[in-house]
Amino acid sequence: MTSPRSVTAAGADGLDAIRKSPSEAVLGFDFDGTLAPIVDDPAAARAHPGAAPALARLAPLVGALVIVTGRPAAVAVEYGGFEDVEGLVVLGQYGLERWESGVLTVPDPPPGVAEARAKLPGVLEAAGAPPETFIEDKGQAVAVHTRRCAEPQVAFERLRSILAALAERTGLTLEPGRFVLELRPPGMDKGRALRSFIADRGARPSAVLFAGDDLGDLAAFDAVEALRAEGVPGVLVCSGSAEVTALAERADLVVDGPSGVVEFVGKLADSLS
Ligand SMILES: O=P(O)(O)OC[C@H]1O[C@H](O[C@H]2O[C@H](CO)[C@@H](O)[C@H](O)[C@H]2O)[C@H](O)[C@@H](O)[C@@H]1O
Repeated sequence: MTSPRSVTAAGADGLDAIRKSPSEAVLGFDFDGTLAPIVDDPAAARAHPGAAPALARLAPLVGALVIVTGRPAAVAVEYGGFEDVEGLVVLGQYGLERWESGVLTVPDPPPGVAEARAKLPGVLEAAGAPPETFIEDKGQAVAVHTRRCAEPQVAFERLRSILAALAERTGLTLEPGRFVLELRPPGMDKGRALRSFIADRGARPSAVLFAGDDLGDLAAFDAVEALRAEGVPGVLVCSGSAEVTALAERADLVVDGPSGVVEFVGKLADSLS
């Protein structure tokens, strides 16, 4: 297990509670940047090779194991190699989609997504977006990536308010991430997804853990902290990176990117076996 010196007191309590009653604990993980290393091309992202085996070891030892991701659920399952991880649930598109035991539930996207999709190329051109800017169409959402631009942060900042205005005009919400600006349906986020997943299970968890790396994961951190305030021990794990520091500032422990997360999961599984 990660050195106790680097774990906050609340995090140590949460880890103790998981070890005491693992079969009632709920453990959640983000995908990109947490289980999968960040790469330039979103379609080339794949989970760390140790991720699926480590999750497969952990799943039967805990009450619930859930991935909460901005990716479409089926994409996360494919890119993660998670098809055979028994008991794993994947909540995609910030909680709008659900995959469990090979069954995928996907709602119809709101009309604003089609409108944003149609308008985006013109909006990007009018904004003078660099040619390396590209659109990822996720069905329920459209994401504009600037990672491949010569100055990704400059391009990101230039587009941010313009895409916020487009989101407002189309009834969507703007979700900023690691050199990505997503226009997605409002009303759901990773915190609501996690809370609703826990509520649907019916039983109060013995403990809850969430591991993430990006701004979209802060809502899940909020949910864990709200549960703590209700008396449920919680653990906030940050998959550390130089690109985002907001999670490290709030986390109980910071590990070294996806390889650190995989090592953490493996050691947690060891301690529960
Ligand atoms: O909630 P997540 O699982 O973290 O997904 C968030 C977004 O991740 C993806 O973009 C990020 O990863 C890409 C691949 O490493 C990288 O190129 C990009 O810069 C990152 O922002 C994904 O493409 C989005 O659809 C997800 O919503």
